[in-house]
Amino acid sequence: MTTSLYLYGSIALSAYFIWSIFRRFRGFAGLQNIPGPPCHSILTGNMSAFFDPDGWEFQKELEENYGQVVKIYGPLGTPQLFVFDSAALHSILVGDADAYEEPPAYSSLYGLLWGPGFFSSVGADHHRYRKIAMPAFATGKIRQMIPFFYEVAERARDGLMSPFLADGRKTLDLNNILNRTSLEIIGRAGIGYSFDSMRPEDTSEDRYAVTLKEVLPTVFKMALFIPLLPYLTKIGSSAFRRAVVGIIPWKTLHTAKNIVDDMHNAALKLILSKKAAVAQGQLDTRDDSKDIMSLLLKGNLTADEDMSLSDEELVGQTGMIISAATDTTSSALDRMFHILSLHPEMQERLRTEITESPEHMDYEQLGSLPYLDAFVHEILRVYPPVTPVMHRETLKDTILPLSKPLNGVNGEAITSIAVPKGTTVYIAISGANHNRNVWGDDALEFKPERWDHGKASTQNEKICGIYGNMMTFIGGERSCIGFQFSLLEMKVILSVFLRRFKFSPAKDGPVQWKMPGIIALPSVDGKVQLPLMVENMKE
Ligand code: HEM
Repeated sequence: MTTSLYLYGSIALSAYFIWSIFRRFRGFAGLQNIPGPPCHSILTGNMSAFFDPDGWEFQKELEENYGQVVKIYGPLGTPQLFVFDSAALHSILVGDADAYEEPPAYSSLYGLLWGPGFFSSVGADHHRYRKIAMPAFATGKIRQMIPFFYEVAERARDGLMSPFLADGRKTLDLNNILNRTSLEIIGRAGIGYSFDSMRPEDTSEDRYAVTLKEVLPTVFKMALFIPLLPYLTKIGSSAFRRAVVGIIPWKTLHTAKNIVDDMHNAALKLILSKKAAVAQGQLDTRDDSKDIMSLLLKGNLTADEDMSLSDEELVGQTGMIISAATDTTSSALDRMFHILSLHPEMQERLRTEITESPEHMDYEQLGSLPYLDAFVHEILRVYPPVTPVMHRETLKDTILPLSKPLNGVNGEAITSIAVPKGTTVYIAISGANHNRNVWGDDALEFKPERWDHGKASTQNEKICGIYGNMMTFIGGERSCIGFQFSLLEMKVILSVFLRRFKFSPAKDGPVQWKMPGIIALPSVDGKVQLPLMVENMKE
């Protein structure tokens, strides 16, 4: 009797499983006519090549060989779309944005790591987070943060670089220096906190800073389980799940739990002390009242009850803002100094422009240096730091419009694509930034000269990106809220460092760019680093 129950149960489960797969694939049949590379593996599709840390070639193949929408294969050969057609991107991010959402696996992951906030929310909640935070990121507020940027950049110059250049020149790891500088800037200007990351030796004992560095490496060790998170996080209560995690004999899982607890406690402590200061009216008179979190807290106090954020939500926002700000900006800065070290003529032109300008510039002055502005634009266009995993999932069947017909596999022109519910859609940031239909035939060339007052001379098609007609900070309701902060921060660091130091390639090398996760990073001999020869021009 028991055996038959097991047998019937297994047959029913298998039938359900096969039916689910069949139903899924029948839904995706309409995508078969979209051109793309062959499926590399029945189990992993094209995912190994797509997410390979050296996957640049595969991405380039997708950008160059098929069309502006490319079909690739996900796990178990499920069709997915890699999109850089400008009309299609507009539809995904703006026009038909309600039909697309952050995949549940990633919102669950971010929710577990940081709590409720931008990256773990969708729909009305996400809209609420954005509405409360927006005023703190307004141009008028960000321009007041420029003195913080100078203060930290100069401390990096005097603490992390000059002391090592007593003999005039030395090889320094710019990745380490720029990462610590970005962290301290978001600490000071973002949350009014010092991570203590400006000491000459990397001896920061700050628990918050140490924990932040451990987050992504720990998560990537558990990457295989990310797709299961939406299901696992629904089992029992949070206390029950924590108890289960406690008894599972897996060190990485325990490390992850400790990291999450440490980040949560540090952010909560900060929020509570700031809330107390705001309530006592102290914060307005203190210098750090200009930081994003203080502004957000003050906005929160006056917000309608249904809009205001709870302490847990403020904790979530804090972690997410720090993590969104640090590695992205330092990756872009890494790329800038690497490119400048390889192109002395660009470096010299930039230095001349900077040294002819005031040592401390305000918002208008920083925006008025034409070559600095053009260089920053072109780096962010050609080498976007976040790539290639910006993705969305369709919440319902929908139609993707195209700006230019695609040649279907059957040879017929495709003018729009019927995309079934549950399809993974990649926003191909670099594909859009390198698209010849937008940037002209020299799209792949690094040419700061193409920019004039924030406009590129060769473009003839519009992209819905929030900045410079590019996709680097994407566009629409989930676009980067901190792009102005980041642009000013980068310009200040470039001007402080270039005024004093000269950068050239080090003997160690060559520097290779990898994509170990969401963000591009420089690496030498398999280690994340950017060794550059730095010369102190003042000595
Ligand atoms: C070069 C530097 C940066 C790049 C390339 C960048 C890029 C991006 C991208 C592509 C997104 C969209 C993520 C998604 O849709 O899942 C995003 C979102 C976000 N970024 Fe940035 N970012 C940068 C710097 C910053 C800085 C400095 C801050 C804060 C001070 C920041 C705060 C955020 C936040 C809070 C979001 C979430 C917005 C939302 O969901 O509504 N970012 N960023």
